[in-house]
Amino acid sequence: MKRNFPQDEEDSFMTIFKYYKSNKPQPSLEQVLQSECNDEVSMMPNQNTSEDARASNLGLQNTKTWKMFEFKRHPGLILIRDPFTSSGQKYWIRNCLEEYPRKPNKTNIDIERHIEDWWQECLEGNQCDKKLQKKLRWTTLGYHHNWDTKVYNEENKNAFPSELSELCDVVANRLGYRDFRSEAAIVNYYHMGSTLSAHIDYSECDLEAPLFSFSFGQSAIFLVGGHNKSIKPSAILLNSGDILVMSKETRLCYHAVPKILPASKQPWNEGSTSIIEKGVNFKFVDETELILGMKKNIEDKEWSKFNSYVEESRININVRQVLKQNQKSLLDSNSNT
Ligand SMILES: O=C(O)CCC(=O)C(=O)O
Ligand SMILES: [Fe+2]
Repeated sequence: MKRNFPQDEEDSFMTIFKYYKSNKPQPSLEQVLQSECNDEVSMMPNQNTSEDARASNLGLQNTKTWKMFEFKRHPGLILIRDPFTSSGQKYWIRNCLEEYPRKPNKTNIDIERHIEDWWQECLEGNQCDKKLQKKLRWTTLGYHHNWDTKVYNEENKNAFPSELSELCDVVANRLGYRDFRSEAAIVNYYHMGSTLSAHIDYSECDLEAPLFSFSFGQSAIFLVGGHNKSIKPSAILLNSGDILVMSKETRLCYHAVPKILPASKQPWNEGSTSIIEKGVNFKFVDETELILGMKKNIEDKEWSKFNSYVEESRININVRQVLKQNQKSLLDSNSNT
């Protein structure tokens, strides 16, 4: 049954959010942008692109073959449709579960209890602790996002994962951003029924730098609107492996996740495997460590536990540059310029 959107000029964003969040009745997906064959998007050209030799070892397909789209209604909003290989998706899913929630990184569970290694703790004993698994909602990396004040602090940061810096550097370079620096990330963990309400990410000093958002596991309806909530948002379906880039005008637009949807495919289990090459020049990551991490998944011995998690959940990695180009730290006087 088709429903019409109620007309609410005050907060169109909230109206659409509630529409897609609803379970009874279920929303129609008719207006959700799901395929590239529509006149709302323009395909970005691939010519004049040179191949990035780092891609394969990072679980990405050849950078020359990526399918990239820009949304006409949202200048600077770019979608790269699943540029990962299946072993690449497994590698990043595994990092989000096994590596990133580990101390000294911060998680939402910290206020309740100290857990040194959340993934290990979930697997202690004979049975997987599903309750503890579902408790994890976010992990922060690099400069830790302060959920109360929304202000980053020089004292509240840890090392940013070098492989994630490298991944973002490849994506940024592919889009022509040569100086992007990965300095803060939120990893969001969603289960069926989880939502993320409308917000703008404005805490970073450099708001000209793009924001990179990677989705894995189950799918999501992503809403993106304008600089205030009276602007009606567009709904986009994000699937496992998709990279959404919020840049230019769209960097400071309201966005939200009203619904998690069951994935129609499992691209992390189907498709090509990364070919591992030795002797590639990396900017941030140690080649031996990266190769070891990638090989673990190709050998496939321990994958089933991670697979059970992503069969029921969605993971989103949201990476930002915090400092301005000429700024060395938050204490640097250039922070006010
Ligand atoms: O889950 C997503 O796709 C968006 C997450 C987000 O907007 C955020 O972490 O700021
Ligand atoms: Fe956000």
